[in-house]
Amino acid sequence: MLISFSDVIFASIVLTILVFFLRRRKRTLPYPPGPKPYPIIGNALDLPESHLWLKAGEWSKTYGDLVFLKVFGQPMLFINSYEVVFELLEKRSGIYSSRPPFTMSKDLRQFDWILSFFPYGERMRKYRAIFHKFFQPIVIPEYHSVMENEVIKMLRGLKEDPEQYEKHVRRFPGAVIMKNVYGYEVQDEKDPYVAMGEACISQAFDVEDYLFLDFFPWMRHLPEWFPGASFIGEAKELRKLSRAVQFDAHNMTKERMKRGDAPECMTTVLLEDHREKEGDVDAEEDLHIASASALAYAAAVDTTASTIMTFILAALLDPEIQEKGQEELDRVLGKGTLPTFADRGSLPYVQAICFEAIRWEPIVPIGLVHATSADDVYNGQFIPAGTMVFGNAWHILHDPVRFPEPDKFKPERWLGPETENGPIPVQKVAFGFGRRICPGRHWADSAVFIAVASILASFNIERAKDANGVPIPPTHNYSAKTVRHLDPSKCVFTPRTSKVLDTVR
Ligand code: HEM
Repeated sequence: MLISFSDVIFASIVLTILVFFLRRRKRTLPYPPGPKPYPIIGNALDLPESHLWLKAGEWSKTYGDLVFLKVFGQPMLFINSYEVVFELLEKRSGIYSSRPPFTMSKDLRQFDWILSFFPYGERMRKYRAIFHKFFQPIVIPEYHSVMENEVIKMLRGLKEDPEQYEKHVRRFPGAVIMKNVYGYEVQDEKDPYVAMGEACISQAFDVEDYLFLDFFPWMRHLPEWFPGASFIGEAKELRKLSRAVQFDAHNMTKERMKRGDAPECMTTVLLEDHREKEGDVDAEEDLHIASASALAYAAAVDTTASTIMTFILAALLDPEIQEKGQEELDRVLGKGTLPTFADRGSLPYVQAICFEAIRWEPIVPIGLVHATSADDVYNGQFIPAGTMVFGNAWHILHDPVRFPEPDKFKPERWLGPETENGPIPVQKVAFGFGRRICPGRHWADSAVFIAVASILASFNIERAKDANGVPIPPTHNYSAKTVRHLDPSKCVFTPRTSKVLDTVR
């Protein structure tokens, strides 16, 4: 039977009317509750200048687990409980796994090669598959020996130059990941590649301050001289950094491959695998390999180092934490013996310190914003396509029911038997959710463990004293960014035994 042109027109009209009514019916459902919007600007005045996670937590007292805002027409959803995060970001991850436009980071600063900013789709899946290949749990033990070696260099730095402890802590994940990804040996704590990786993360993920560009994307076309548009010129400056992070170390590894002295690493394996299968690596594939590798090194340094810094802060605030950790290490290994990954299962208290460091001051407190790729209905409430979705990790990890006295650093909370209302594993919250969960979490988990266990085994961490001999209070000051940074404190690292001194010499 032939279908006539008029049949097609008729069917299209019927379909359009049907879709219109279906969407209208959905739209008659209410949005989730939230502060009352004003005409045109919506909830623009409700958004805080910083610490979005604290404000979202405050809203939850009035509006509940789901809080909905509209800012200049842009829907925003804040999720404040694990149960709802699980229901939406995990179980309905087919809808909740895209990203907003990230106009500043992607279009203006040109960090458009960073997987974290990709919308849900083919390219995202390709890059996540690369990450899975190199950072899934069964692969991580291959990196353990590099971690154990590099941690000794960190301990040496802490012994010789304790005042600059932050540098030595930051060098550690930088050195491990540079070896894993590029086969490159980081020389000292001033290594230019590590510095670039850190700068990349702090600039690329400076997301919250520029959300307004996602509300008004046309603003990216403003001329630099336009009043208030200096961000356009500043963004252009950062494009050089973006390209350098993406390609410098990658090209260095390729040069070494040509010379025949490149150690096996993520970059060499990816390039050689592709050559074997396809015969050659074209420019497009080279770009994918460079981009995935560069993000691995940029994403690992700051996040992991800041978590280790958090542990040091906790040890300074409460000496009992390190005493208990050291008691366990001395009992299991003998005083002055450095731990290895083989000891991990016998060190539950040290492991609990690591979990608590990740929970107490989450480094990415409100995750990286997701976006819905289709309309959805939850509990009779309408959540439109294109909504920015924030999983409030900070609030979930400070729920006083699951984490009594949530502001206290209490490793013991991880040692009790599992109960229905007990702590939710940090791995399920602090590293994001669903199909966008952090693919580097197993690597980070290992790096944090070996660093914390080795520092505890080697040093007593104490507050430095001022000129009058009075201990200086630690600095409990985190930057209020998407990826947070902790300022260093004035402290001293005193070696616990001469045996440790011998090991790190
Ligand atoms: C303590 C250390 C770390 C923390 C707290 C952390 C946290 C996070 C969070 C919260 C996200 C956003 C997830 C979401 O959108 O739901 C994320 C994404 C990501 N992380 Fe991590 N991360 C850490 C270490 C690492 C490491 C070591 C790597 C690489 C080896 C890495 C690579 C990535 C990548 C590639 C993404 C983007 C995933 C995507 O958008 O699909 N992270 N991380």
